[in-house]
Parts: sequence; structure tokens; C-alpha cells
Amino acid sequence: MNKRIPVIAANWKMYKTKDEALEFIFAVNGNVPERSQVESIICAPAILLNLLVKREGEHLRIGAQNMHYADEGAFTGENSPAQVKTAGADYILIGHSERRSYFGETDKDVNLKMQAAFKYDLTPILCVGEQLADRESHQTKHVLDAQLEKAFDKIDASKAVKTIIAYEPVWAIGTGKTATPEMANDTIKEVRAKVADLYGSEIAQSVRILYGGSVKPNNIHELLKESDIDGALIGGAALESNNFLVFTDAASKK
Ligand SMILES: O=C[C@H](O)COP(=O)(O)O
Repeated sequence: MNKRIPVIAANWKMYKTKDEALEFIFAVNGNVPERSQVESIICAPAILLNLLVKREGEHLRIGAQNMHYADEGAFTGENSPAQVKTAGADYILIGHSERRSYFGETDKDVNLKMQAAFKYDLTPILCVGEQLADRESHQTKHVLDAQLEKAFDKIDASKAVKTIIAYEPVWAIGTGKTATPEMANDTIKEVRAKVADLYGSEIAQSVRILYGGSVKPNNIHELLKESDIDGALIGGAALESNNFLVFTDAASKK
């Protein structure tokens, strides 16, 4: 089995003006580890993509947070996969819980976006996660299995292996409540087992699976010590350039 290269992905959500984005990128560019050690990614608002891509440097990469699945069309306010790709993004967040809950994104939409991502050579960062009520009623595995099955429908193994999966328990996003490293690792093992179910164990062992939900500079090290946590998808704490470098440095030591 090849070593899984760790991934640190910042999700800026709807934060940062143009000047703030530039300040961040100048601070981190040149300071992130080599890409052979860590994939360092900023998932930025669509309107900032091109600005950041032009300054991404050798080891930093830019991703988008959302796109439509259609090639083109009358969808006011949306961005097409080709627009995201030609803006220079390499990654696309798909199925973030905020898209699912605030914008009504369904598992079917998630699957169509997965297919579109591969069609346009964008690496999907597929987000899955359970609600607090699911965990309390011991439905976590059931919920995650269903999200994964639907997301990977019609995606063949050669593509599935390139997907980065982010496990984000919804109750831990922006709440300050982190899953314990053991809990996150156990659940990520279940996610990996589901990928093995769908595509076999070799692919499951190659797929990178991240943890997301209140990751901070003071818990990243513990999380990354776990066997199956291959990195993190980070919101709030990754808005600070210093923190982002703490995260990428921690991942380089995994
Ligand atoms: O995409 C990132 C997640 O929603 C986690 O956000 P957070 O680190 O602010 O909890």
C-alpha cells in the first residue's frame, strides 16, 4: 500500500474580502510543506478563485466550495464545473453539511456533482456526516453508509480512488465540540469499510479521509496521531494564516 499523503483543506466559507484573501495567501505561500508531504488546499468563495490561483505558488492549491452539476444553463447565480475549472481550481467541496441543510442539497445533487467533478477533472472533497440525533440514536453508520452509497453511484473505481472524503459530524461544525480523536478515528474506519464494500480494500486503503469539525491548533496533533485520519477540513480556525501553517506543519509530521 502506498502511503496516503495527508491533506489540509481550509474551507473559508463566506469569509474574506479580496484584500484579506491576498494578505492570507502572501503569508502562507512559500511556507507550506512540499506537495509530496502534504496537500495544502484553500477552498475559497468562487469570486476569489482566480485571484488566488494566480498567486498559489508551488505547493498551495485552490479549491471551490460549490458548483452546479450542469455543463451550462440558465441558472442565475450559479457557477458551472467548467467555470470553476477554468478559473484554475483543482478541488471542489461537494455535499458540505451547510449546502445540504441551508440550500436543500440532496444526495442526488451530491452524486451529480461528483460525476461533474470527474468530467471536468476536479478532485472532489466529498463531505459526509451525521446529525447529533443520528449519533444519539446509534444511526451514525447507517446515515454515513447511505450518504456514501448515493454519492458514489455510477462512479467507477479509477475515479473513486481520487476522491478525498471529509467526515464532518454536523454537531461538531463551528460549535467548539470536537469528536474525540478516538471517536473520529473509529467513525472514519467505518467510512473506510464502506468504501471497501463498494470498491474493495485496496482502494479503501488508498482513499484519503479527513476529519472536520472544530479542528484547532490545539487539537490537530492529537487528531493526526490516529491511524485512519489522513488530514483535516477546517473552517473557522483556518481563517488565520498562522493557524493554517500550524495545521500544514502538523500534517507534514504524520
Ligand atoms: O468545512 C469545514 C467544517 O464545516 C468545519 O468548520 P469548523 O472548523 O469551523 O468547525
